[in-house]
Amino acid sequence: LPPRSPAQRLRYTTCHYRHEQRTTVMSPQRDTSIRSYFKPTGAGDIKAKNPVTVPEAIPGKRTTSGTPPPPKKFKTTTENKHQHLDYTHVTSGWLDVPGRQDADQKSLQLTYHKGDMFADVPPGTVLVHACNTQGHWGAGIAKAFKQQYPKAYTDHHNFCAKDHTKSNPVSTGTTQLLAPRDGDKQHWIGCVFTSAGYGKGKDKPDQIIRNTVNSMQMLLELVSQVDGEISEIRMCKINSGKFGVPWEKTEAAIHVIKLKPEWRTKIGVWEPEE
Ligand SMILES: Nc1ncnc2c1ncn2[C@@H]1O[C@H](COP(=O)(O)OP(=O)(O)OC[C@H]2O[C@H](OP(=O)(O)O)[C@H](O)[C@@H]2O)[C@@H](O)[C@H]1O
Repeated sequence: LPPRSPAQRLRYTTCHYRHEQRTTVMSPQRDTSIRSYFKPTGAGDIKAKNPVTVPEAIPGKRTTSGTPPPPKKFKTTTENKHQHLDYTHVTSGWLDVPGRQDADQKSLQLTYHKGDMFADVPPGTVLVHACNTQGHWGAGIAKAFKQQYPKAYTDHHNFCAKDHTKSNPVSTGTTQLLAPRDGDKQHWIGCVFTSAGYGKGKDKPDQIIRNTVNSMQMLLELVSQVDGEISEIRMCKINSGKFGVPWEKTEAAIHVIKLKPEWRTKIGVWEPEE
């Protein structure tokens, strides 16, 4: 019922104001540049599996200035919201664009950054590194991935060494896109399989380059399937360390890739400070 007396009107206005304020104060925490990042596609399902806990304001508690206390941070449970993606998630003919004109197709824009790839990673970032198909993240930046994302590593290893075998290995030139599994970080990991072996058994540089082109295309295709969840793509100078291929060769090969309209157009390349 609409408020009738002045006292009722005042109470109504105050409650309404508090409600409005609570809503508007809390939402900006998620309303960042990656606006659609947490937006569930099937709200019902996501809500059932991943309840979002919105803290209640403590009644009557106010700061000395008379303003309501700042809201607590959102606590979300988003683990296992997405499945990992790999070569089985692309359809046949996924690279064909009907009637495409190569001249119209853009190339990837690489932006360069100095520093640690793992520093200040925004939620929804895809972190990309080159992998062998044996499922070992045993050295170089892969070892750092293993330390920082142990659950992702376990799933990657199982994919390479249990779902596949030595006689039926994962194919090079493909990609595994690992969905977030480690804590609240919400970081995806792009594993581009640019070499079958590692150490002394790594593939020859030309083969690694050919695999890189194919893997990067699959990475972009898989990312496009979860695009609303992704804020940015970061990669290290893949292949240039343990795999021994000069970055300039990989860079040139990546530039040759023609982008499909639904693919991301930018990737940040990170290299450590000297
Ligand atoms: N925090 C950081 N931020 C940004 N950039 C960072 C960084 N830390 C290192 N880098 C740079 O990251 C580039 C790649 O260098 P990496 O040697 O790691 O990788 P890669 O792509 O040549 O080779 C892959 C195989 O190497 C492995 O070891 P194994 O073969 O098993 O022995 C794996 O398991 C794979 O299979 C180099 O430019 C490093 O300066």
